[in-house]
Amino acid sequence: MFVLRQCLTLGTKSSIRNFSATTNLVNLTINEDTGVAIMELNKPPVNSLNYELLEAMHRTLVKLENEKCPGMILTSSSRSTFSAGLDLLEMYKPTVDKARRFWSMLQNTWIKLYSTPYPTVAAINGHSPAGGCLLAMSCEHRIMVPDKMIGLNETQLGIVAPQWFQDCMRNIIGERQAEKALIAGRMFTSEEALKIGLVDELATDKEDLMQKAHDFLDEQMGLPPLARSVVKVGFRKDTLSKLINGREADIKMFLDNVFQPKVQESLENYIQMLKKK
Ligand SMILES: CCCCCCCC/C=C\C/C=C/C(=O)SCCNC(=O)CCNC(=O)[C@H](O)C(C)(C)COP(=O)(O)OP(=O)(O)OC[C@H]1O[C@@H](n2cnc3c(N)ncnc32)[C@H](O)[C@@H]1OP(=O)(O)O
Repeated sequence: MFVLRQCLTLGTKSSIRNFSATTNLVNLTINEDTGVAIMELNKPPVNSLNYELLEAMHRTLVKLENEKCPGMILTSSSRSTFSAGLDLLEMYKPTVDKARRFWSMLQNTWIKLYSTPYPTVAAINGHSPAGGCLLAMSCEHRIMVPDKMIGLNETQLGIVAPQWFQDCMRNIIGERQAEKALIAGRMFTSEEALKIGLVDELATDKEDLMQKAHDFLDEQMGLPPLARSVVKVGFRKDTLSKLINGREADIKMFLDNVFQPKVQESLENYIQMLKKK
């Protein structure tokens, strides 16, 4: 049984709900019996990842870790979209300070999500391009509803998926498939994503999606947690260390590229195209 309570301060595990009380961008629900957390992204219409949403996610992840969360499901409150990826408006004509702050928060959030000691599962209930795909790939297991799209489509936008986005994909689908997908900026249907291993399971609908996510966590939570987490972090440490030891260089790469006139032009055209749809 889910017990939901309003939380205005950083309280105890049983008092968490709408943990991001000031913004409400992340709905957090904790099952009082099992401790399983459902982190639902709630930035309509498409959960584009701006600074505020990333910061709310980061705070939630810190809290879950501090409270020894046994398992977490990442999903979305949108009916069409898991996450539309990075908020294009954060990258279009920003100030240097704003761009730096944004990228640094993206790094913080990814490092936390990718390295959780507890099991994580992405319940992908909608489209998941670019940064949305990164979030899904950062969980340990991915389950997706049919007839949606997922992938790192950056190339098609005239931008480049950063190295750690690329590494995440390579770690899941292997060198050859990742190279092909990244060069083309390919978006996969749910069914294609299952075929190449980008997602692990398909679900028939939202109810089935959540059931399958809970089944995955039940299985994982039956394993000795310390041994489980040591193996997980062992597998992920090279990818993590590359970014952790190169954070400043990665920010510099972002700043150097995002202000390029060609990149700004691509972003402008893409934003216009989305608005006209
Ligand atoms: C070594 C060189 C390295 C170079 C590095 C350079 C920098 C690279 C940096 C970062 C990598 C980038 C990562 C990203 O994540 S970029 C974002 C990519 N995202 C997308 O391509 C998705 C775009 N959106 C869509 O395709 C669709 O919106 C959808 C499929 C997700 C949902 O479709 P639908 O339900 O039909 O919704 P709408 O299209 O109608 O959109 C609603 C509304 O939302 C706005 N919107 C959509 N996506 C975004 C977004 N990512 N950011 C901001 N706003 C978004 C859309 O414009 C609509 O707005 P409205 O008209 O005002 O309502």
